[in-house]
Parts: sequence; C-alpha cells; structure tokens
Amino acid sequence: MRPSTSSGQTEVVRVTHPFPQSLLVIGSGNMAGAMLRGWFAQGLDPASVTVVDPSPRDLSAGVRHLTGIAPDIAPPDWLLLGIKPQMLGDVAPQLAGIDLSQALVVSMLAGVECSGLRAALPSARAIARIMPNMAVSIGQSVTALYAEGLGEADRDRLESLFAMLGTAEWLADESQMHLVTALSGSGPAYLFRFIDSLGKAAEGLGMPADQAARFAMAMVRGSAELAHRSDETPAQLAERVASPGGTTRAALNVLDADAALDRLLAEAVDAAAKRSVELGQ
Ligand SMILES: NC(=O)C1=CN([C@@H]2O[C@H](COP(=O)(O)OP(=O)(O)OC[C@H]3O[C@@H](n4cnc5c(N)ncnc54)[C@H](OP(=O)(O)O)[C@@H]3O)[C@@H](O)[C@H]2O)C=CC1
Ligand SMILES: O=C(O)[C@@H]1CCC=N1
Repeated sequence: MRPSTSSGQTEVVRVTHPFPQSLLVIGSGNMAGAMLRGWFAQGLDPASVTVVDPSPRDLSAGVRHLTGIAPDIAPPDWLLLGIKPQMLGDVAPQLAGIDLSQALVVSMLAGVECSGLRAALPSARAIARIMPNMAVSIGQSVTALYAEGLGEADRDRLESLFAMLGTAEWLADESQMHLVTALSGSGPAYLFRFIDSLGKAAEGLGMPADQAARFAMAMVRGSAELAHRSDETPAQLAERVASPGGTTRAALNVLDADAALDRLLAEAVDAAAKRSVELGQ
C-alpha cells in the first residue's frame, strides 16, 4: 500500500505480520498439522512452508512436501519440531546438513528439555519449547511457552503466533513444562474420558446410550463456558449447584469421600508428569 502524504510524496507502509519468512516443519501429524491449518487460516503463506513427514495429515495446497530430509532444504527462519520425542535421536543427525544458524527451533516434544534440544541441534540460532493441546484445531489451545535467553523479537513472535491458536503463556521455570504437559497438554484426554464415563454411567442406569452421550456432552460444554465466564471459582460454582440435602450433594459426597476424585486426578497427573520426565531422558 502506498498512500499519498500531505506533501504529495508516497510513503511505503510495511504490513507486518508475525509469521516466519520460511518455516520448516519436521513431523506434521495431529498437532503440527492442526497448528499449520490454524496459521494458514490466518494468513501464513503455504509457499513459505516445507513439511518433512512420510505421512503428513491434510497437507494444504502450495506447501512443499518431502518424505525425508533432503540436502537442498534452504536455511529456515523457523524449524518446528512436530515428531514424537522418541524420534529426535534418529532425526537430529539428518538435520546436520541443514544450515540452522539463522533458525529458531520451536519444539513441541513432550519432556525433551532445552539442553537436550541444544545437544541434538548444536548449530541452531535459538531454541524454544511449546506445549499446546488438541484444541489448537479450533483455535482454543492454551499453549505454554518456555525459552532461555531468547531475544525480545523472538519472544514477541512466538507469543503472537500461539495467541492466534488460543492463548499463550510463558513459564518461568523449565521444570514446570512437565507439569503443564500433564495438566493442559494431556488434559483434553482426561475431559474426553470424563464425558464418556458420565454418559456410560447414565446409560448403565437405564438411559438410551445416544441420548446419555448427548446430554453429557452438552452439559460439559455449557458448564465449561459458564465456569469460563463466571467470577466464581469452579469450587464455588460446584457449591452453588448443590442444593442443601439435594441430588448434587449426594453425588459430590461420593466424589469427595476420602478425597477420591482429588486423589485419582493427582495420581493421573503425576503419572503423566513422570512419563514426561522419562521421555526427555
Ligand atoms: N497430540 C497432542 O495432543 C499433543 C502432542 N504434542 C507433541 O507433539 C508431537 C507430535 O505428536 P502427535 O502430533 O500427536 O503425533 P503424530 O504421530 O500424529 O505426528 C508425528 C508425525 O511425525 C511423523 N514422522 C515420523 N518419523 C518422522 C521422520 N523421521 N521425519 C519426519 N516426520 C516423521 C509421523 O509419521 P508416521 O505417522 O508415518 O509415523 C507423524 O505424521 C509429540 O512430540 C508430542 O509430544 C504436544 C502437545 C499435545
Ligand atoms: O501424550 C503425549 O505424550 C502428548 C503430549 C501431551 C499430549 N500428547
């Protein structure tokens, strides 16, 4: 766009966007594929993206696709690692032929710490970690960000790109990445199981299965939105549902007996966090 100024001269107005100039994606499965679709919808140019994956999910038109790392890959501005953590040892040596001296490496690998990424990709300009979740696919992920010694421009760009896919928040301490992975990275699976289990409970007591599943889903959707919009905490809201001596209290007494629900979730989150630590070793 070149609007005229009052003096009649034309002025160049640069349109700035946070997308990297060139994005190399290694492993574009469920998570990286969903991120790319979200960014494309918001203006990322497919021609700036190269995807290396033997079997990528729903590749967009215009993206350069390679089934393996090729020697002619141009030095990328960003390298997004979307492989499983267990694959890093195989993939990193293959990346040694690519010039990463200008690249910000963005890793979504559960458990693998910055020191491990730096050891695997020693020539990278900078390294950052992210922990998104599956709600990326509807632009509602909460994504944790972590990096050491990253410059302000990189930090701003990371934040902007992940804010496009929901919300993004920096962690101060890398060890918190294991916990956030166990909480919000894996968390969608816990909620999906809860919805499934709740429907099955009503079905087991005589409700038609499809109707029980619909009611369970609609209830969770409405309640999550209500909790999101409310000024009260989820614990306070639970108390407001429970009429004295009523049905909810009868059910909460079961969930609260010996802190059954708290203990079960503490155990589940602990198992996920421990697995995250193991994946990084
Ligand atoms: N799924 C989730 O909800 C979340 C996942 N993550 C992280 O995202 C990463 C990917 O997980 P997810 O998307 O679920 O896994 P997927 O298996 O869906 O994606 C991984 C992709 O990498 C491909 N791949 C395998 N080997 C190579 C290789 N040598 N070079 C390039 N690509 C390769 C796989 O192909 P193929 O299928 O043929 O093996 C697959 O398409 C993991 O590190 C995980 O920790 C983080 C947060 C949430
Ligand atoms: O299950 C996993 O290992 C990945 C990380 C968080 C969600 N999925």
